[in-house]
Amino acid sequence: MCARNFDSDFDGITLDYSRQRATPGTMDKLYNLAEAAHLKEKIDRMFNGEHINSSENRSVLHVALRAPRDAVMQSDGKNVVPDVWNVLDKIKDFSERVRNGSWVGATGKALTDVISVGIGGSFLGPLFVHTALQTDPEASKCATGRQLRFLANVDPIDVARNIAGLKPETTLVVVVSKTFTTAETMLNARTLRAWISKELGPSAVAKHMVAVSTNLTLVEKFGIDPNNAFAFWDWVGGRYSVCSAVGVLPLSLQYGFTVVDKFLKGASSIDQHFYSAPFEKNLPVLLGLLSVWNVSFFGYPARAILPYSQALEKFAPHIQQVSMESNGKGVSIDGKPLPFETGEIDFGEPGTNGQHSFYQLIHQGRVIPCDFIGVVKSQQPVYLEGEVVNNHDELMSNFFAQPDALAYGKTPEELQKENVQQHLIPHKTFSGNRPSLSLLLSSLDAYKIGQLLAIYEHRVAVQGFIWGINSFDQWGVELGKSLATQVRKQLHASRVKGEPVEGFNFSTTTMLTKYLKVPFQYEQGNNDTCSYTSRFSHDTYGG
Ligand SMILES: O=P(O)(O)OC[C@H]1O[C@H](O)[C@H](O)[C@@H](O)[C@@H]1O
Repeated sequence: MCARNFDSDFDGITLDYSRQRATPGTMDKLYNLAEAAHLKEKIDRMFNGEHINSSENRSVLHVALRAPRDAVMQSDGKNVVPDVWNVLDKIKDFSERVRNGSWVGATGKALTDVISVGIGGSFLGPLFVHTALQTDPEASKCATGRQLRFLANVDPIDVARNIAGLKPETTLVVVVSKTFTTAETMLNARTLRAWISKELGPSAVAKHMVAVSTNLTLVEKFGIDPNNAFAFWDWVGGRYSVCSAVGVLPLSLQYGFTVVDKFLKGASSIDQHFYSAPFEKNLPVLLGLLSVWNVSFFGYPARAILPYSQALEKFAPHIQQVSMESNGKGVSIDGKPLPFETGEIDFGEPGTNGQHSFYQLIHQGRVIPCDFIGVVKSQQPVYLEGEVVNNHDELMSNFFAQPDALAYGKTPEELQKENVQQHLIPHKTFSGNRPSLSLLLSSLDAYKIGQLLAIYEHRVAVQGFIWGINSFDQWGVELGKSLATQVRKQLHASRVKGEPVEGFNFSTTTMLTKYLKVPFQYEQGNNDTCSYTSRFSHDTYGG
């Protein structure tokens, strides 16, 4: 623990991995492992647009989404960068028109509020970036008078929360879905379409709803003008799509394209670094190798992501999807059952909140490798005269202290010297030798947020490349979806035609029967979706 020279600096970011359970010899072995797993070749194949997502026969080119305008990146023999910039230019133009009031709603009013409807990769990344930008002085200034909200869950409570206090005439809805078939997103989109139509008439939809998708045919079928659709491509995985129109459109509407362009440039800086830096200095490679070390050699099943910045409160939820959907696999890329576990359970909360919650377990219970993420310059500094330190220094005192508490612990001998009562010594002992790493960012502006995102995206890819899995498909989400389709059909048949519950196991039949006993809350037996709009009164939702 605490080996010297276990740090690396790049473009305003310092990684300190001296508190990992790794020696220089370990690192050499991990570099050998990277070579044996052909890590460099796999990174090159990704950047070259080869179909490394083999189960879906697709390139994996999210790096092209933030490539400079003059870069060349090929997928299926075509340079995709001009297409990327066509969409970025279109977003810039559209978002400027909405922001400056030249694009108005059906009643001629400016659209100051945006609801982005999407789930999973069409939600978590944009939410993380939005939350991080909200308190950045430059970004927040650009967002004056505007609101951005996210509707993800199909739970009608999420609809209620999203429309509370908003009026259709000043709201723009962005429907975000790679496939444009995701059940939750499409029902939420229809629900908001009904909310707009009820108040402003069906023709208002053209002015109040736009879409982001790879499936422009379905966008048009839904009733959104194809001119108001923003494309992306099948070589962008959902959880890697925040730098496509998925994130860039809602974020540009809120903060302006200039701010979002800085975010893209930050991500691009890490892409270049990941592609060209030697492994010994390569931040995503070092992080990925150390995670493999912790998961595969120590068997640690989890990883805590602990940003000491409230602005990063949605970072862990985003990385949960990026990491767990990518690397939680049971077979190798060629379909053979894996003789080892892959992926880890990612979770986290901002410090210091987490310290007063789950850190007990990390200090004295299970060993959980921790990522401590700190920022040198606060987005919102506060200093009260007479206080020992300013508020950010208070926060950062914890950022610097926690890794040492985990690494060094406290021995019974030390406690004895402090005259701790004998019977309390076992309770107050800290074993130490608990691994963590620290990432220190010089600031937290749009550029740095882009860098942080790309570091974690590439780290996850490195882990998958070493484990020999496909980090870019997600077949594990399908079974639950198809079973839900069966349940949906049953609910419809029982509610509308009074049919009994059939074709399920005993337990599900019992639960469904119980659920169906309570009468449908509104308009039982009425299958006209438009009737739901009767719920959209301002009284009900506090508008
Ligand atoms: O963007 P969409 O096509 O609506 O997909 C939304 C989400 O759907 C599924 O749950 C996938 O597992 C996610 O990776 C994806 O992000």
